[in-house]
Amino acid sequence: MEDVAYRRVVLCFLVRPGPGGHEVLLGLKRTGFGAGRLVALGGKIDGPESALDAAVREVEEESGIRLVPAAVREAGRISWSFPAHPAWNMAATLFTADDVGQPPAASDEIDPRWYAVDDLPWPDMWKDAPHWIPAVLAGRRVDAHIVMADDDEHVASAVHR
Ligand SMILES: Nc1[nH]c(=O)nc2c1ncn2[C@H]1C[C@H](O)[C@@H](COP(=O)(O)OP(=O)(O)OP(=O)(O)O)O1
Repeated sequence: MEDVAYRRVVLCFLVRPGPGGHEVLLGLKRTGFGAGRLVALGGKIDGPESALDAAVREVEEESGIRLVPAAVREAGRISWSFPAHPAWNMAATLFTADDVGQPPAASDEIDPRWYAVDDLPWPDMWKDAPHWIPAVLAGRRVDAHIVMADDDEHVASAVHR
């Protein structure tokens, strides 16, 4: 990684069994960074809180779903470098959790819905998503670094460490 600061964020993938296979809770981001894209629930780690606490907090803020920290599993890490906008660089701790049966509620920031894992709407997501989300959803640990192209949209390189 380059010698620039990476903002610490978390992403949490809730999963549940569905009639046609597993489903994952993703949200259409309405505001802020990545608005218009379908993303996993998550956001910035606040000051001294742990990544796990941030994941539990962000899931509740963005969907109303209350998770018990002990039921949230760490799933690895991913970082994104935006060479054209280094201030956007982020390093995410990844988590997965089983659904707790509480219906997701939309907020001003994000509209969360369940999607079939085997039929994800990739064009609606970040272009790097196919490089790492399938592994997370297959239960494998991810440790990846993505360098975005200068358009901040396409993937220049994806390295699995
Ligand atoms: N290339 C990329 N691919 C991806 O799948 N997710 C990315 C990504 N680059 C950033 N993200 C995610 C990580 C992070 O959870 C999110 C942006 O962080 P935030 O949700 O905190 O942003 P906001 O600007 O909405 O923050 P607030 O308005 O302070 O809530 O975007």
